[in-house]
Amino acid sequence: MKTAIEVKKLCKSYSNIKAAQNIDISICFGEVFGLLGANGAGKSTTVECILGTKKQDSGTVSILGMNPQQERKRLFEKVGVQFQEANYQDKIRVAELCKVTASLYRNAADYIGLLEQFGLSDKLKSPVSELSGGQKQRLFIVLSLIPNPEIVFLDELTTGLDARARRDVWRSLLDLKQKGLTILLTSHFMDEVEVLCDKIMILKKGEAIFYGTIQDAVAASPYEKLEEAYLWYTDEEEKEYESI
Ligand SMILES: Nc1ncnc2c1ncn2[C@@H]1O[C@H](COP(=O)(O)OP(=O)(O)OP(=O)(O)O)[C@@H](O)[C@H]1O
Repeated sequence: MKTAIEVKKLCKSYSNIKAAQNIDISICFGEVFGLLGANGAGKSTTVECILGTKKQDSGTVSILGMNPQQERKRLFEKVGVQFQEANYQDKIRVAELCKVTASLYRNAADYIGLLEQFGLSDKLKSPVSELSGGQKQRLFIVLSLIPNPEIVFLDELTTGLDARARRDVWRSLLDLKQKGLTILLTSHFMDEVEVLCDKIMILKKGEAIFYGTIQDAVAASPYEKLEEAYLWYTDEEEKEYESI
C-alpha cells in the first residue's frame, strides 16, 4: 500500500516543554489513523507540524509526497481540515458559507449532498451563528470535506454531538473511507476509535507510548477493552505516585 503521510523523528518543543518527541507515523491511503492522548499530550502540535502550520524543530514530514512547509498551496487543494471554530462573517448562512468555501477549490464537492449526509439539509438558510453546538460541529466536518480531499484531518470530531448524531457521523465517515478517503483524527472517545480507526498512536507528554492496531493495543495491556487499556497506557503517572 502507498503511503499518504510519512512522519519521521518529528520533534517540537516550546521553551522547556517537549510537545512532540521523535514521532514516527506512517499512514497508508484509505487508512483511518487515530492520534490519542490526554489533554496536553501533544496531539495538536503533532497535527500542526504535519499540516505545516507549525514548524518542527527537527524531523521530516511528507504528506501526499509533498513537504507541507514548501508546498502549502498545492497541499490544501487535496487536504481537508476540520476546525473547532471557523472564521466566518457574523450573519452568514449555512449554504452561503459552504458556497464561499467551495469557491476556493478547483474540484469542490457537492456541498448540498454533504449537508444532507451530515443531517443539515434543513439548515441551509439558517445563520451559522444560530446553529446548536452539535450542528456547528457537523458543519465544520462538511466544510473540511468540501475540497474533495484525499486526506482529511478531524479534530475531536464528535465532541458535543448527541448519541444519534455521533453514530450518524461515524456511518458517513466509514462510507467515505470505503470510497478511499484517508483520515487522521484525534479523539478522546474509545468507542469512536474502535469503530473508525485502523491504527492508533497514544501520546503521553509528547512521546508515543503505543503505535499499532487496536487489537495490539489491547493485547499488550492487562485489559480486554480498549477504554481500559487506554487508561492503563495514559495513567501510569498516577500509579507511580500511588506507589511512592
Ligand atoms: N504555543 C504554545 N506555547 C507554549 N506551549 C504550548 C503551545 N502550544 C502547546 N503548548 C504546550 O505543549 C504541550 C502539548 O500541547 P498540545 O496542544 O499539542 O496538546 P493536545 O494533546 O493537543 O491537547 P488537547 O487534548 O488539550 O487539545 C502542552 O503542554 C501545551 O501546554
